[in-house]
Amino acid sequence: MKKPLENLNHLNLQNLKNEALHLTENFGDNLEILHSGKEKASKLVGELLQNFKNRKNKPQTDDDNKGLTVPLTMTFLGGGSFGTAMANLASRNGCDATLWVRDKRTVKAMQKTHINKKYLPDFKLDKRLKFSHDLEEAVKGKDIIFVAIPSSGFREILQKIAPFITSQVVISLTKGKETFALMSEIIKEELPNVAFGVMSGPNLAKEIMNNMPTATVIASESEAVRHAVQVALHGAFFRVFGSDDVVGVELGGALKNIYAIAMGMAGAYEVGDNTKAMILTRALAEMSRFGVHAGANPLTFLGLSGVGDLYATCASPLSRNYQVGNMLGKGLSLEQAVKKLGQTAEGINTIQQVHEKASKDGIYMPITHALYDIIFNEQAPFGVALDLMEKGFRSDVEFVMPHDKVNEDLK
Ligand SMILES: NC(=O)C1=CN([C@@H]2O[C@H](COP(=O)(O)OP(=O)(O)OC[C@H]3O[C@@H](n4cnc5c(N)ncnc54)[C@H](OP(=O)(O)O)[C@@H]3O)[C@@H](O)[C@H]2O)C=CC1
Ligand SMILES: O=C(CO)COP(=O)(O)O
Repeated sequence: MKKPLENLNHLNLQNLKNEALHLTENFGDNLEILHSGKEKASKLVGELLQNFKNRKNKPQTDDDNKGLTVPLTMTFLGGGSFGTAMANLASRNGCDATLWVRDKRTVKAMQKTHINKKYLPDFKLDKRLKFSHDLEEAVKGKDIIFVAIPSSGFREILQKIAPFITSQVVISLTKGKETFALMSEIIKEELPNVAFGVMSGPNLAKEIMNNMPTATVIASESEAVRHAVQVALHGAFFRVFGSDDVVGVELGGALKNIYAIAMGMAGAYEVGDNTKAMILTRALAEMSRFGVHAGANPLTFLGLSGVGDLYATCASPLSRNYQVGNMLGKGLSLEQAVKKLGQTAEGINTIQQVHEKASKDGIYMPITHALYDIIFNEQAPFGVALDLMEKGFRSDVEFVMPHDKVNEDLK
């Protein structure tokens, strides 16, 4: 049987080469402008130009491939905006990438047009990217399986792929929560023998498709898994950082959706920048508090999967969670907002899960409870916001000074 990730050490060259070809073909002139005279131009861009500038417009020959071994093989489950964006990135990086989509007609259309008409209609996908609706064919014998299915269908898809899993690594790209379970916990329950990881960060799909630089975090207890994902996805526009705090990274991605809804709502009420900063910072306090309760390291929330993703999602009208919050703030009902969005907004479900868990375990999550009251108990936002402001004296960063130390001498 093939060992997992056996061709990993050979991929860097393949990866670099394909990235460089793509860059020089599509952005050659801009890269040269960026490179020339700019000390800050990245080392990678410099190396790529050095190695490949003479190859511009030169067709690939068999000689070019000498000494290179087969690329990593991988499948992305879920043909929404994120699964498509990540599959496209991997394919551009030279990986043998397949996008699995449940709808046969969509697959046929994508094979023909290389466009994901429903979720990313404005983008032509890499011509080497493969498409499949056959789960067995898509999963069998691959090195890595990335799962970009919304949390509501996550367990079900793992159950479906279980018969085809041998030595594949499984990576969750999903930023949500099932009832009382994180995606990593579902992987452990459904596929107890696989090596796995979770990936999360400020990764708005449309920005990635537009080659706007960003970064993400791959979290796994396995160094080989972290390295494999870095090799597969790391490129000139997408840096992949590593972490071994799986729970912390995963919770950063799931919890920030709650606060993106809050910020969308705040945007509808045209609150000031001080207010936005306060919401964002207290959101981070809630996230890290909830994370620590679940066994995460609070410092993880200072990283890309914490404050990075929180900022991106709370500040961007591209975020579907922000959009839902904004529509709610403008007076639409939840049903109307979700229908109008027509895509996944994980935060709605996450608010309910976290509200329930925090109430049960006594975790102080005032913003989450406030949102729950507004959305599910139909309480007036203004009154709820006033209540939030009257929560009494508390410590700013409880990991520096615990809350029970506030005004301790006066007690
Ligand atoms: N979009 C983004 O910018 C980012 C999203 N994420 C996360 O990635 C996950 C997926 O989001 P995203 O791609 O944006 O979602 P979308 O709403 O864009 O698409 C969801 C996709 O999943 C498919 N799907 C839904 N349920 C099932 C199921 N039970 N079985 C098989 N396929 C299913 C849908 O198929 P169909 O069209 O047939 O309904 C669709 O292809 C979410 O957890 C999200 O939080 C993470 C980072 C960035
Ligand atoms: O997670 C995301 C960006 O990192 C995408 O957020 P939305 O699901 O709110 O669009």
